[in-house]
Amino acid sequence: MTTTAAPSPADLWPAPHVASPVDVTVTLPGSKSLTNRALVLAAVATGPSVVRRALRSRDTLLMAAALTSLGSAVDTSGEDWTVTPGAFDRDAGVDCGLAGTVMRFVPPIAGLARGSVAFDGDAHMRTRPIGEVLTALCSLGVEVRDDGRGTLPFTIAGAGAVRGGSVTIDASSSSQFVSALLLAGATYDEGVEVLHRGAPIPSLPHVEMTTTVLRAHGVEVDDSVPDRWRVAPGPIAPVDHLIEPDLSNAGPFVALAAATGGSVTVRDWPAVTTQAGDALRDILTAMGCTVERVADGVRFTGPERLRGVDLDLHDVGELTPVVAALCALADDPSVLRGVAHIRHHETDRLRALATELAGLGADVTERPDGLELRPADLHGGVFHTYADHRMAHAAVVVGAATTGVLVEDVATTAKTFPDFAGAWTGVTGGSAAS
Ligand SMILES: O=C(O)C1=C[C@@H](OP(=O)(O)O)[C@@H](O)[C@H](O)C1
Ligand SMILES: C=C(OP(=O)(O)O)C(=O)O
Repeated sequence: MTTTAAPSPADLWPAPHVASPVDVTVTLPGSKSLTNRALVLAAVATGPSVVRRALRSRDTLLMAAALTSLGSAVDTSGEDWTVTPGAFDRDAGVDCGLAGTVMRFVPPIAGLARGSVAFDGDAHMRTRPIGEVLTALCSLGVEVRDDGRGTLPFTIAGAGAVRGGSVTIDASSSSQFVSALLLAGATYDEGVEVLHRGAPIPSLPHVEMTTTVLRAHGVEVDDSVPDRWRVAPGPIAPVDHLIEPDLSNAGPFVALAAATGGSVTVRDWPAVTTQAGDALRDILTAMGCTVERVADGVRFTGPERLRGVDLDLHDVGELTPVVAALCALADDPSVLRGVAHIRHHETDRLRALATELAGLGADVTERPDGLELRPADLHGGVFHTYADHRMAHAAVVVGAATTGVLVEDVATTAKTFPDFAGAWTGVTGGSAAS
C-alpha cells in the first residue's frame, strides 16, 4: 500500500448523503472480466469477432491497446467493439496500468509474437505478483527477460510459436495465474495442462468464467479434475459476444438499498452467470435484504435493521470492500474471512479498509485473512482510496449513511466504471454531504 500524502481539496469528493430510502433502477456498464477475456480470445481467433456492449474503462482500453500493439486491430469507437486478429510480427510495449487482467492475460499470448514485448505499469502494479506465470511460461518454452523478482517490468522475447505442455503452479495468490495460461493454451503447439499445488485458489468463479468463454470460442477444455485444467491445441473460433452488466460493480448500488432501507433494481441481471458479483444476492439476503427477480432485472430492498454477517469471501474477494462498508453500518458484529489474497489487489485492501473505516469511526480489527467489524457511531472525514476503485465504492456506501464523507480521488473508479461519480449522484438524488 502506498502512503498517503495529504490530498488537495480538489481531489476530495463529497459523497452524497441519502436522508430517505432510495427507489431507483440502474443500468450498469459491462463486465470488466468478461470484456477482457473476450478481447484476448478474439485477438488470437481465426477471424474477426464482435464484443457487444463492451465495457469502456481504463482496464479494457488498456487491454485493447495491448492487443493493438501486438498486431491485432481493435476498433473501440462504438458501443460494440470489433477485433480483427493480425500477425504478432513486431516488437511491442504493453502498459498494464493497474489491470491484473492485462498484466496476467497478455504475456502468455505475447509468447506467440515474432518480437520483444516489454511490459510495465503503474507504480503499485510493480508490486502485484506475476512470477508464477513467468516461471510457467519459461517451462512452456517462452523466453522471459526479467530481474527474477516476479514483478513488472519484464520482457517476453517471442519466438513466433510456443511449445506448451504441462506445468505446475501455485495459484493461491491469484486465480488470474490459471486463467492466463488457459486463455493462451489452445494457441500452443501442445496445448496446455495447468496443475495447481498450494493453498486453495481464490476467486474460482473467475476460472470457471475463463473455461466458459474458451468453450464459447470452440476450444476443448477438460476441467473434470479439481486443480487441473487441460486445454487442447486447436483453432479459436471467432465469436459474437454480448457482455453482461458488471455484477461486481453492482456492489455499491445494491448496498445503497441496504444502507438506506430503500429499493434498487439492477437491470439485465443475468439468470445464469459465472460472475463473482452474482453472490451479492446471497450476501445481501444474509444481511436482511429482500432480493427478488423482477421483470427488468433483480430488485434489492433494504431491511429496517441491517444484520451483521460471518462470511468466507474467498471465492468472491473483490466484493469485500463494499461488504465491509455495509458491515460497518450493520447493527451486529461481522467477520469477513478467507480473503488474505486481496492484499495483492489494487492495494492491500484489508489494511486500507481497516485504516479508512476506522478513520470514519468504525470499530474494526484487521485479521491476517479478513476483517472484524462491530457496531459503532460513524462520522464524516476523508476516506483515502489508494488508487483502488473498490475503496471508492466502499467510501460512497458509508457516505450514503453518514454525513461529511469526503472521497479522495473518486476518479480512480474509471478503472472499471466510466463516470461512476455521475452515476452515483444520479441514483442518490445528488444531495452532497454537509
Ligand atoms: O480473472 C478476473 O477477471 C479476475 C479475477 C479475480 O482476481 P484474483 O484471483 O486475483 O482475486 C478478481 O478479484 C479480479 O477482479 C478479476
Ligand atoms: C482485483 C481487481 O482487479 P484486477 O483485475 O486488477 O485484479 C478488482 O477489480 O477488484
